[in-house]
Amino acid sequence: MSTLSEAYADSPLHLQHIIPMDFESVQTVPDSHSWPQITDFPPAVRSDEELTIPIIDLTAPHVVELVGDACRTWGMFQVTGHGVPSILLEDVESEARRLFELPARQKIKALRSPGGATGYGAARIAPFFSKNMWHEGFTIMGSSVDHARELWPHDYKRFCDAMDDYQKKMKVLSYKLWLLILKSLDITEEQVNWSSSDGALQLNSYPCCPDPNRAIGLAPHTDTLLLTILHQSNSNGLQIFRDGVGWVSVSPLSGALVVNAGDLLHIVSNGRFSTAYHRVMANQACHRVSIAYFYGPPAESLMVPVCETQFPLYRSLTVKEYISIKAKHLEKALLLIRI
Ligand SMILES: C=C1C[C@]23C[C@H]1CC[C@H]2[C@@]12CCC[C@@](C)(C(=O)O1)[C@H]2[C@@H]3C(=O)O
Ligand SMILES: O=C(O)CCC(=O)C(=O)O
Ligand SMILES: [Fe+2]
Repeated sequence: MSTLSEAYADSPLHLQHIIPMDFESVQTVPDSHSWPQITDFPPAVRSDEELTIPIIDLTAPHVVELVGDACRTWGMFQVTGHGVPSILLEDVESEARRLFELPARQKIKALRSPGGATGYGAARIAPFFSKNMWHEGFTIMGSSVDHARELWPHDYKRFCDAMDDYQKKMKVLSYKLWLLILKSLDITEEQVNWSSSDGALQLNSYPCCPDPNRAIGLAPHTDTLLLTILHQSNSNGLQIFRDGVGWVSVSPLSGALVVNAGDLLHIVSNGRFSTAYHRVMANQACHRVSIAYFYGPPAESLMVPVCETQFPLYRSLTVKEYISIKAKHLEKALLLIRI
């Protein structure tokens, strides 16, 4: 049986695409991080409905329909009534900040290895762009002890406990959301041929940027797995691309979590749900930290598009195979598996 982390190990990266810049040491945006032109739509006048992603209270009566509508039109929504204690959200965020505030030479000790999936480093999508992002991350799959020990040899427990607790809560919430999603697609749990799940936690850091118009926090991308739950705290920056409208900001809502559909959900729903194309803008005033949990089936699971009324749009393939196609082709991956 191979795990999610082994699926990523099959696509090794170069160190130049793993080691983030020492953001503390720069006062201007270097050429390596200077992007040609970052357009910030929408230029036209739009209604509030076109510019605000849906906010869904998970305890509301028609939650299945609301989730279905949001996934069809946006591929993204914010949830309240999710049951994750705010103290835990504050705790993971402050542990993440404690990590990113360490000096660069310290963080490098927990660097992701070229064939590895976990640890400190630049975003995995880095090799697809000629410029670097104003971002550093820390990826956790299961236990974070090995890497946390490299950062804090004697004081790693606080960090690990917060991450373990958060991953457990995210797993429960993801499953709850997954059941709502299945219902809204009219798919039974038996129709998808996997039962357990796998997940990853990504701590993202976007240091204050001296010239946010020339830099980008996280380049436009879609997430790979089924769904992502994001705690974005209270700083701006996240945007989603909506066809016919442009880049729409996802305003932080205190206590809410952002949920978005990933490529695997788009495949399993046979294109009925959109995978969210999103990015993060750089920010001059504050150091943005976000925590993303990626939820997916075990790496060996077979993804089969399910839809009674349409022919399959995509060929069936395992999670592992999709990850390896995406590692080579990024955005073109979905097109390459179209029937
Ligand atoms: C389980 C996942 C999901 C990953 C890869 C792996 C661990 C890190 C995740 C991210 C986090 C940052 C954006 C992204 C696009 C990236 O570069 O690394 C994500 C990616 C994906 O959704 O593809
Ligand atoms: O930091 C954010 O708001 C978004 C992060 C993100 O897109 C990701 O981790 O995949
Ligand atoms: Fe993302």
